Formats: sequence, structure tokens, C-alpha cells
Amino acid sequence: MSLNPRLIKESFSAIEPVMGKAVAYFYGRLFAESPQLRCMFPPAMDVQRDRLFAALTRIVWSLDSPGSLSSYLGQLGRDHRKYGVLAEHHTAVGNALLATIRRFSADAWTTEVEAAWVAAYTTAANIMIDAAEADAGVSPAWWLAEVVDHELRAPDIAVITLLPGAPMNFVAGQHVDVQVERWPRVWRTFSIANAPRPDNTIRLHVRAVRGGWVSTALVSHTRIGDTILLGPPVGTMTPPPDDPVRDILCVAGGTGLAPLKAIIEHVIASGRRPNIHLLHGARTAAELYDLADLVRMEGRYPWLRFMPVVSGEPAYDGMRGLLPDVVRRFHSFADHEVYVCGPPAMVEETVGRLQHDGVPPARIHRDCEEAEQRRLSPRQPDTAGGYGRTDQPNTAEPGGHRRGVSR
Ligand SMILES: NC(=O)C1=CN([C@@H]2O[C@H](COP(=O)(O)OP(=O)(O)OC[C@H]3O[C@@H](n4cnc5c(N)ncnc54)[C@H](O)[C@@H]3O)[C@@H](O)[C@H]2O)C=CC1
Repeated sequence: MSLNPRLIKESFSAIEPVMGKAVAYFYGRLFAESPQLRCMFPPAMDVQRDRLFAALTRIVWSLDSPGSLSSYLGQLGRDHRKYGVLAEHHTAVGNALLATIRRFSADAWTTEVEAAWVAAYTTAANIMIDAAEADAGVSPAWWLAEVVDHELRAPDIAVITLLPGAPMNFVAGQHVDVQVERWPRVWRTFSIANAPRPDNTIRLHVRAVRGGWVSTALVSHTRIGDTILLGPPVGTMTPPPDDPVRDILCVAGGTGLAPLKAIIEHVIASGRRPNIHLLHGARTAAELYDLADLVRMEGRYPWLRFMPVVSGEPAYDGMRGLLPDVVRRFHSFADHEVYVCGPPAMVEETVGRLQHDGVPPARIHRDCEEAEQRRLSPRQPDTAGGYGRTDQPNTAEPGGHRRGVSR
């Protein structure tokens, strides 16, 4: 069975323009053939559809890069443990996927194309299964965490401290999926806002999205003593492993501050003393929800320079403007290591301007596309999402056998 990326990409291109319909057909087919799988998914499937499309696109277009494909699929396999995905589920998914591609690629469907998709899907499923099996020996599928602190820092922003039931190994800058008791099978992504701590606690910065299920539950209906579920930490916006001794610029929009604060804590813990500029932008002064803490940090570490910036309050008595504009008011950051996080438009614009001003792309770190797709824009409701877990997720270990698609 050999991979044929060219055939896969050609047939996938034929489907891309009708991807919305194809994904809807895929789930209809999957649930018709395997109704027992429906309960693993959230009630509303809109975000789920986007996630599937994003994952499929990424897999198809990285078929020529086995290294990055394999690491992405490995992470996907480990991450899917929290949903209770078993090895045999991959067969049902593979069959529905093949039926979907056959139907929507129409004239482009040949026996060669079919063989190429079977080979590609089987390879991908086996990488996911292997990664999940290996992970099962060393890490929980999910963590039950207790809320040990809950601070409402603005009417719609909470800083929440959690104590996972078992230690969680993570790297500063990573994010986790979160599920609240009120909304089973609905997972939402939040960055961990601290570097690893001796007491194993982790912090989240959450803005309640209007109409949002998980974010609203976390901000308005969660109390100290409640428990929530956390998926495994993932994400690649982490400090470079060689930790170069370069000065650092962090540009944080709103609750996009969370992973950047974790990275700054990581640098502090490392003992290095680079100059750090942290710009934190908010629409109003009242939304500078971490001001007191950041001012305290700045007072303690003189090489850390914190600059709050407000974009929507003309009377604000401090630095005003949109972050991408404000960044350009400073001297060049061309020799800095740069981290940018916040609303997608702000990130795009800031990164573009920094590159234009001479910062090499390799030194600009941002949450990868995948994280942005998993996390919803704060201006959209987080009404659905995740690939839900089964009722007894802790007993749902992947089986020992591998499956592809049945032809
Ligand atoms: N909560 C978390 O753990 C994390 C959240 N994020 C993302 O960060 C974002 C935070 O959103 P909010 O707190 O509502 O921020 P916001 O919408 O209040 O914006 C904060 C600042 O970003 C800049 N900005 C916003 N929109 C812009 C635009 N179109 N062009 C140029 N600059 C713009 C402005 O300076 C503004 O003051 C969300 O997209 C969220 O998904 C990212 C990582 C972690």
C-alpha cells in the first residue's frame, strides 16, 4: 500500500468548493451507519464541522511532509483519547470519509483514487492509534480539576485557578481543551496562563462570549470547589528549546495575554534576564484585567517593561491605539524574539508589520492556525465544539488492534 499524495490532493481539490455540503454528508453518513457514535459528539455540530474540515485540509496538504504530518497526527491521536475514541471507531470514520469523497469527487473518482485514499487513511489512522496507545501508558486521557480560585476581574472576564487531580506536564505557551459539567461533550480551548508551578495549579483567563456555552459557564456559573475536565496540553507557541539570549517582545490582545504571561513566567524561572517588553491591549481601561499583577511583576523585575494600551476609550490617560499601530511607535524590534497572541485580525496585522520592519518570520511566535480554529473569536458564540467523550471516558482506552477502512 503506497501513498499517492498527488491523487489525494487532486481529488480533494475537487471537493474543497463544496466542502460544507461534503462535511454535512460525512456526519450524516457516519451517524446513519454507526448511530452509537452520535452520543460522543456535542448536540450542535457547527464548530465540529469546521474542525473536521481544518484537520482534513491540513492532513491532505502535508502529505508530502511525513515528519510534520506524523507529529500532527500523533498529537491528534493523543488528544482524541479524551473523547473516548477507540481504535474501531477509525474504521467507521474511514468508511464514511471514503463514501463522502466518492460522492463529491464525482468524475475524479477512479479505482486508483480510491486506493490512494484507503492507503492514506489507513496510514493516518494507524499513526493516531499508535500515538494514543503509547500515550495511554504515560498520561491520563483527561484530568479532573478542582476550581481553587475564581476572580471576576471585569464583568465578563474571570481568572480561574485550577488544581488538576494528577500533575499535568506542560510547556509555557500551551493550551488545553476545557469541558464544564453543565455542557457535556462540548470542549473549548483556553491557554494556560502560567508556567509550571510546584503546586501543579494552572490558571485560565476567560472572557464570557455572548451566547457562549463554556466561556459563560466558566465566568458566570463556576464557583470555588466546582470541578471541570481538562484535555491534554497541546500547542507549539512555546519558547525555543535552545532558549536564545535575545530580548523579547510580547504583544497581547485581550485575554490573548494568557499564554504570553506563561512565557514571561518561564523566562523568569529560567534565571535569564533579557529585556522584555510586554504590550497588553484592551478596548477599555476596565478590561485591563491583569493590571495589578503585571505592575507588581514589573516592579519586581526591572528588566520587564509592561505597557498597557487602550484602543476604545479616547479619554484614557495612558497609551492609546490599536496594538498593531502602537507596536510601530517603538524602536525596531528586529533583533527580538517576538510572541503575539490575541484576536486573529490583531495577530495578522501585528505580525505583518513586524515582518515589514525587519523581524525574521522564524523569530515571530504565534498560536498556530490549529489553535485559532479550536478557539473561537470572542465576538462569536462558542455554541458547540469538540469531538465529545463517552459517558465513561476513564475506561475508554483504545483497543489493541488497528483498522483502516473496509473496502
Ligand atoms: N483566553 C485565552 O486563553 C486566549 C485567548 N486568545 C484569543 O485572544 C483573543 C482575545 O479577545 P478579546 O479579549 O476580546 O480582545 P479584544 O477584542 O478586546 O481586543 C484587545 C485589543 O486587541 C487589538 N485589536 C482587536 N481587534 C483588532 C483588529 N481588528 N485590528 C487591530 N487590532 C485589534 C486592540 O488593540 C484591542 O484593544 C480572542 O480571539 C481569543 O480567542 C488567544 C489565546 C489565549
